[in-house]
Amino acid sequence: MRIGIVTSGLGIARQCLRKNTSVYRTCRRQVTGSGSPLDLNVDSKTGIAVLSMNKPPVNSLNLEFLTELNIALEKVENDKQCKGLIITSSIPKIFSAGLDITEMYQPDIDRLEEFWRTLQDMWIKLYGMNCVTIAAINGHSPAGGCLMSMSCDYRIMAPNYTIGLNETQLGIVAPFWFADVMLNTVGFRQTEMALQLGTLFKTEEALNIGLIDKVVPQEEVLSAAQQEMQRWFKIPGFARQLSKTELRRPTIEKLLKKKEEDIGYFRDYITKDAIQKSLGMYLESLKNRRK
Ligand SMILES: CCCCCCCCCCCCC/C=C/C(=O)SCCNC(=O)CCNC(=O)[C@H](O)C(C)(C)COP(=O)(O)OP(=O)(O)OC[C@H]1O[C@@H](n2cnc3c(N)ncnc32)[C@H](O)[C@@H]1OP(=O)(O)O
Repeated sequence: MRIGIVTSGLGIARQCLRKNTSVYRTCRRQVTGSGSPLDLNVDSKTGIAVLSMNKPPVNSLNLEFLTELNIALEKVENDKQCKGLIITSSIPKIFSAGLDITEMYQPDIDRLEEFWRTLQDMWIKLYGMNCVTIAAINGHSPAGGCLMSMSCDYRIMAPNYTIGLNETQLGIVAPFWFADVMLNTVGFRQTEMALQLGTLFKTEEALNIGLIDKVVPQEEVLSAAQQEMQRWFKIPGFARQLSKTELRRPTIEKLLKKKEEDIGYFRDYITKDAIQKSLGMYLESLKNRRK
């Protein structure tokens, strides 16, 4: 049922994509509806789109949210006026808590597979975006949140938060394509340590290892991203795009070749009793944190 809604959403998105930017806002309303978990604003003067995640309490990535992200990314990529995309959060102190763990705990198998496919699609789109992408990381950014950040071209983060691929702390393994993106970002040594230890880096530590590119005060994260965008806009677009594509294509193609296999690995792995037990305990620990 929920997947049916998703499909109709994509249909609307395709209609929107055929239209020009003057009806863009109408399209946005149609696709996301009121109370949408995503706010997409395109400034036609600057050519910058700001995509703000607003799914309380923690912007966790479930099937529906990932689908909306896919639609938004597709809209931005197909909007000729849009030269840059900033991804940020409207939730105080949280960029994204990563994948919604409830999607993986005691799952319905069809939905689990659809969830993973939609995540793969979101990542393939984001990592391969032609326009400039900047993550304005104004809160914690573990696991899937870190993947989204690393998939952008540049990362600006506010102090006193954490970012990293902490999967092993949940008793699970980061998939090869998460690891590849980290490898491409911070190199082998940092990746092999961080992945095994499930390290969540504090903002300053993340800057030191090159996981993020800049630290600015919380209230300046978005304006710093807008400013940084201008530096990227000065470079001839085609040359910049081609440089990015050449560097990122092998990583994207690696997953494209193994998409279905990867879904199978994920399904078989996540449904193992031991993994279910770990996820259950982790969910419980999250709920007990505030007690
Ligand atoms: C042959 C070998 C093959 C191998 C094949 C491998 C295949 C692949 C395997 C699987 C790979 C999976 C990859 C997973 C990626 C992920 O992203 S997993 C998610 C990781 N995320 C986290 O660990 C973050 C957990 N959350 C937090 O640390 C904190 O919530 C926060 C983000 C720092 C915010 O803190 P705070 O503001 O204090 O809020 P809380 O009170 O903690 O949370 C509010 C409610 O939200 C719930 N919640 C938090 N995070 C999640 C989440 N990720 N998913 C679902 N729900 C979440 C939390 O439980 C609270 O709920 P309530 O108590 O009901 O209010």
